[in-house]
Amino acid sequence: MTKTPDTPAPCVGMGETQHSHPEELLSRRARVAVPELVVTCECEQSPRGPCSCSHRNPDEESICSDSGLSGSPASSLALRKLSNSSSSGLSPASSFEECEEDLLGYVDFNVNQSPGEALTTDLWKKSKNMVNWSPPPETVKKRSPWVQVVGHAGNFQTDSDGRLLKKYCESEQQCFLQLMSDSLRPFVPGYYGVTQRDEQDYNLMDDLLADFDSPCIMDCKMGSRTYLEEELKKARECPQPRKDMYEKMIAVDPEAPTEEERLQQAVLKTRYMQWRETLSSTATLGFRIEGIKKSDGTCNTNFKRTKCKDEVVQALEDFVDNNMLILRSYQQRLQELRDILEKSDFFKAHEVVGSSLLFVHDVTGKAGIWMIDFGKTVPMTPPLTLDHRSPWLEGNREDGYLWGLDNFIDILTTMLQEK
Ligand SMILES: Nc1ncnc2c1ncn2[C@@H]1O[C@H](COP(=O)(O)OP(=O)(O)OP(=O)(O)O)[C@@H](O)[C@H]1O
Ligand SMILES: O=P(O)(O)O[C@@H]1[C@H](O)[C@H](O)[C@@H](OP(=O)(O)O)[C@H](OP(=O)(O)O)[C@H]1O
Repeated sequence: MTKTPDTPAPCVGMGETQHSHPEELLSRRARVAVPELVVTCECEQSPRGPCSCSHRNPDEESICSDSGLSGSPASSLALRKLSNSSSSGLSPASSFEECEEDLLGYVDFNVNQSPGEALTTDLWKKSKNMVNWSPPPETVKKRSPWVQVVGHAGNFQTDSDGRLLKKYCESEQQCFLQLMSDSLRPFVPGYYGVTQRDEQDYNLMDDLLADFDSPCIMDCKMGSRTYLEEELKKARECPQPRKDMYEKMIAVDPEAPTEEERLQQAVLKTRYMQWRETLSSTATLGFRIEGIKKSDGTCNTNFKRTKCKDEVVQALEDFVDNNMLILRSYQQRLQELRDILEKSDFFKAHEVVGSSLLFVHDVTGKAGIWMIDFGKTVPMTPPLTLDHRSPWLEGNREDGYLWGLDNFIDILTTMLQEK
């Protein structure tokens, strides 16, 4: 996919892949095909692969990005076609409506497994005793297909169980494991360990969209810095200018590269990330809108230049469709999040970079906000902690997360007062 700026694109909906691995059957909570239960499975988790934070081909583009496709309501049709047209990787099976065999041939399996519970042999035994249990029909809910708003293409898979598989990244796994017993637990997706599909390891987590009906989704990247101090160090020690980032840069602003970068037709990643920060509201407000997907299927990731407060306000108004009740829910949820963050042991002890807040609401008025993407969230060396508000000076590892959250809450509060 080639990105072209200034054009909204449809998000990609994604169904589940085939469930052929025994260990995967064990790691999924609910619907397991009855005939497959005769298989004597090992229930060990898959071997941990190397951290796949750098799994992405630099030339791969984001899913719902400024790809040049139309952002009109008709794009939801394109979205459906995309889902339907694929085989295992992009099957439409995440929608119950479209996968009747899931309803008929599957029974609820590890129904008692809770987020963070280890996938042990005991659990397998417990589960074996439950194979004859069938969910009452009224518990089966229709779900909208999962959609990815921004982020690395090809990073995610879904299962029919309201869960998401994200390509395995060790640091993200470590965060999830700690978050499951932190006060932040209500603000992150439930985590269920590592699973394997087609020889690829994945972190298994809740799909936060599962309980929404045609949700509106917004991804906001939090913090005043989007790259790790470690990345800066590496860039100095071993500079690796990137052509793909040069291309992305000139697509937005042909004047942005320096003379040297122009000659090389390449830029360092940290330079590109810094440029993105100052072009958007990251540097001035401590957060930026990455993408918005509306309930009509339209998706916009053209926020690279959304920088000043007024522009952010305009995008937020559009996102909530001027619904002040939704806006109020979001403001309250952010205030709750701030209260918890200020007390969280996990948060104090981690540099949180490149993490997003996922805003989700639907026509019923339900609204939620969760923290996602912990691929670049790294522990501080004890006893060092962060306050997440102090300005960043190289070496202090401050990320500006709470500063950004303060600004976000202030903006929502002002919007509510002015209505
Ligand atoms: N638990 C979740 N439930 C529902 N949707 C999710 C969840 N996690 C991620 N997403 C969707 O996937 C998108 C990308 O998520 P995430 O930021 O974790 O991916 P990434 O590839 O690591 O992104 P980045 O490019 O910022 O590193 C989000 O914008 C959101 O649309
Ligand atoms: O939004 P853009 O302009 O497309 O830029 C990408 C974005 O900043 C991602 O957060 C980053 O991944 P990480 O956060 O994981 O570093 C990615 O780096 P990458 O190409 O090295 O994956 C960038 O290309």
